Amino acid sequence: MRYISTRGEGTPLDFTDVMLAGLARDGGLYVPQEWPTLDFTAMAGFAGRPYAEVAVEVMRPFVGTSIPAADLARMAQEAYGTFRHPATTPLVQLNPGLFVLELFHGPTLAFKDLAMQLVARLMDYALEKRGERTTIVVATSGDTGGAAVEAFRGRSQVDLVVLFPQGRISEVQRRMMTTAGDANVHAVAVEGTFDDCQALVKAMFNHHAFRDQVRLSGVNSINWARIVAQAVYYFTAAVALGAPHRKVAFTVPTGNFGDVYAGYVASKMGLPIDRLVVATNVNDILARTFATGTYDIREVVATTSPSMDIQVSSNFERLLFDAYGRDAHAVRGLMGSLAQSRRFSVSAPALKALRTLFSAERAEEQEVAATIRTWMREAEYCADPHTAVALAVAEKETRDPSVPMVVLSTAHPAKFPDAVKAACGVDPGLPDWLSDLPKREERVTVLPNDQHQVERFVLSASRAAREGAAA
Ligand SMILES: Cc1ncc(COP(=O)(O)O)c(C=O)c1O
Ligand SMILES: N[C@@H](CCOP(=O)(O)O)C(=O)O
Repeated sequence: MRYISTRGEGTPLDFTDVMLAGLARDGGLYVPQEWPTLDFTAMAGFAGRPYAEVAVEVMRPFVGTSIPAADLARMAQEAYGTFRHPATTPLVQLNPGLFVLELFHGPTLAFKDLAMQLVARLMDYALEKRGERTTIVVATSGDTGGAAVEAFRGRSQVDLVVLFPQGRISEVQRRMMTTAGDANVHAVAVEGTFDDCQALVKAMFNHHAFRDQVRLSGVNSINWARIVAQAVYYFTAAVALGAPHRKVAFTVPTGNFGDVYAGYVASKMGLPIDRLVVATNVNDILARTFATGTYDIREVVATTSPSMDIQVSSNFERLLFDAYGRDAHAVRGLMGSLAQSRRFSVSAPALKALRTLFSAERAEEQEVAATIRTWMREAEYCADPHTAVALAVAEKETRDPSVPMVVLSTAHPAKFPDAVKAACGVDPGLPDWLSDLPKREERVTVLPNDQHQVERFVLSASRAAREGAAA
């Protein structure tokens, strides 16, 4: 399997190369040259199998010969062995047609652990084999950063710098990034928004001299390995509900468009997905785009679901690439317009193509709080605010009663105790193994939203750069 950039430049690369590269050198995102498919019998055979085994089956066509199957299987076993639920991603039924897929049973209580625990092992393995080290810079609106810190802390081949927006994440999220104490992990509070942090990461990737000097890599969902690892739970959930013999729909709380795009990947592989519903909070750029065809950046608003306080949804570019018939020239035009005027218009045929599988809707803040309250009262189910955005949107969807709707639950409510308590009066305590988190010592550097200053910091944190200079 080879991968190409959505912007069309460069030669096709294999899985390990794109995993270590993160973002393509032309600024585009990597996608597979063609879509592999799983046949009906293979998918039906996932029923009842351990999560780690299904992960290997789903990922193998993408990994190709890049990593031997036995090594992939061993790393998947180790990665999902860190989860605290025997089913890894359990499904909870809320009413006859509505299910919640709990993706928060990993070490940092968010869906990011599902990909990050595996990707960290795959990257360390590949780097060790090549005798290389890398500097990972990650932008986070709260959860990716914590998951990356937990997955990469103490790893020998990697230095990790996490950029988060100062004052715009929950205390639990911040502490998960600032209290690791490992020498290879660096938490940076940027005076700006998540979009500023993500723009800094992309600017560093596009500054090729710097990129090469620190051997830059990324583990945001711009990294293809993240996406393919996230496609797995669409299969386990759908098969548990009767796929491939029947269709299943998903509602996905969305920000950077990685998670819902992973659902698209599952659908391209043959999983019978009826609909993918994009659920946004009031930062609704995607809901507006699906409604009007215009992608138009506005000021980001702070909400009770801070991890989705995003305007620039990176992975939408991957979807546009397919919607435009894999026309890299068209994608370059759209992204050029975004960079220049903060907006672009999706052509009528491309919009029509997007709407065949996707729909999108936003949830107001009061709807999110009311949804938390309602499910607590009616089912004693405590949803975090991100999950509640999706539950609120799923309620608004016109649904075929014969198709189960699965709402992705992307975080444990204990990561957002203030919002949950304000909505329903319940204080969702941290699990025992994290009960000392509020007392751990924090280590954080505050930096302005300035590429030059952030690059200087990354350079000083990067052993790859120091070793390169010494050689
Ligand atoms: C808890 C939570 N829910 C939803 C999302 C949105 O996911 P994505 O960015 O993949 O669209 C995020 C951030 O990624 C998150 O942390
Ligand atoms: N909500 C995310 C934002 C970054 O998303 P990613 O999936 O692209 O890493 C976060 O929690 O950081």
